[in-house]
Amino acid sequence: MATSYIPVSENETMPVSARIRARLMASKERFHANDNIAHHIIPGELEELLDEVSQRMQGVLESLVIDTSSDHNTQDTARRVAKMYLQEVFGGRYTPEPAVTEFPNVAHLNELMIIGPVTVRSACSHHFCPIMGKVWIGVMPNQHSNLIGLSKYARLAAWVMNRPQIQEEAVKQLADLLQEKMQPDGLAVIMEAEHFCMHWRGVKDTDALMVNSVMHGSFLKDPALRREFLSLIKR
Ligand SMILES: Nc1nc2c(ncn2[C@@H]2O[C@H](COP(=O)(O)OP(=O)(O)OP(=O)(O)O)[C@@H](O)[C@H]2O)c(=O)[nH]1
Repeated sequence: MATSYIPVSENETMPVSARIRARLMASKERFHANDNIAHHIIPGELEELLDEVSQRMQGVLESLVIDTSSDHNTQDTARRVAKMYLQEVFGGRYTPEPAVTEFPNVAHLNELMIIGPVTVRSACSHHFCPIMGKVWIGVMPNQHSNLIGLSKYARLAAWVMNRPQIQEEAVKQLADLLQEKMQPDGLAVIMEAEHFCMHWRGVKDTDALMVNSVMHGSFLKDPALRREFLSLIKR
């Protein structure tokens, strides 16, 4: 949903990022790295943002003292990186939530469903290094829960993960989104991932993984359900 007003503090001469930021600030909305800001972007502005990020990225390459005019390998790097951030790896900040068809639970299913492993890719907010991992989702529906198509778990996970993230917050965001959509009795999300900020740089530990989970409702209250879920996922 695009915003229908232009705040007084915003004008055409401002860079597009400043205009979007002015709208976010006027609406007192958070715009952290892992927040979605699509509803404050007016049609056409993403193209303008691509030009702006390309220019700024070109400045970064120049500050890194790379001769992008004679180095054939880096001539288009600034635009490639800008495109990669805005349209791919951080696309979950700038695009609206994917359409998710919801079906009523006509058969009143109330048995454990498990989806996974769903492959997820993200990047850490601290160094913008890749996070590569897997997610498992457990759902305990009730007769009032909405059911969603299988592929939609992966689409929603990608939408949340395609932002600069920390794993703990990414899992919570995904769990909250699924909880809101499905209103199940219980919901469990487990993520296991490797962090390239630890592999490629820094401590250069090649084996460490991070595993974390969020449990809601019956997964919290019922140890037998939690055990069943944990025993059925093949990590
Ligand atoms: N809790 C958490 N930490 C993360 C995640 N991804 C990366 N990190 C860590 O974030 C920390 C950032 O630490 P800083 O001390 O600010 O940065 P740094 O000096 O580059 O630290 P080193 O990585 O130890 O070299 C590092 O310890 C990363 O391993 C994540 O998803 N969750």
